[in-house]
Amino acid sequence: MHTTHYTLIFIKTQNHVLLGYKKRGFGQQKWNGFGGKLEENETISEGAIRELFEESNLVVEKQHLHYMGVVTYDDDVHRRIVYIFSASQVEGDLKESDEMRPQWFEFENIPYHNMWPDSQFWLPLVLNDHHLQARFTYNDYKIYKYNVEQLDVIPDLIHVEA
Ligand SMILES: Nc1nc2c([nH]c(=O)n2[C@H]2C[C@H](O)[C@@H](COP(=O)(O)OP(=O)(O)OP(=O)(O)O)O2)c(=O)[nH]1
Repeated sequence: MHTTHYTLIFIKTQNHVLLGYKKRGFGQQKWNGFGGKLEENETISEGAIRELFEESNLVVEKQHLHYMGVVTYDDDVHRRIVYIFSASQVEGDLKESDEMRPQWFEFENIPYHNMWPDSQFWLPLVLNDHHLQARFTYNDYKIYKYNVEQLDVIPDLIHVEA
């Protein structure tokens, strides 16, 4: 099976989260965190920082990046491994990009109906600062089976990259 690695970051305050409306490409017309494919010459954290900047113009420093866990998506031919981050301290001016239109949402008003259908099962954990590990199998754009686990310990990435 072909495997691709992605990053996905959620910028948050105590009760608001920044999402982007994807204007083109994969997942278009959906709200999601900021992220994309990992490039060959970068670490996972570097990829998360780069994608956030490219899509929102915000800058997050590595020490303010929290690695929250991993979500794996399988379909018939493809495995996508998505490394999930959160951050509360960012710099720079938020800007719309060619790819994403950013908007802040209250935790109470997250547009789950207009996001990837798996988000509702694990994004609440991230917003509440819980670490997680999840796996979804998609069939014809619908969730066929899934498992979401809250982790009590910080998962491994930080140690690998330290
Ligand atoms: N919630 C959720 N997020 C997903 C799913 N699949 C998936 O790729 N993502 C995330 C991971 C990435 O952050 C983002 C997709 O990245 P992308 O295709 O825009 O990557 P990219 O910016 O490198 O793309 P490109 O330049 O090659 O067009 O969406 C999913 O099923 N659910």
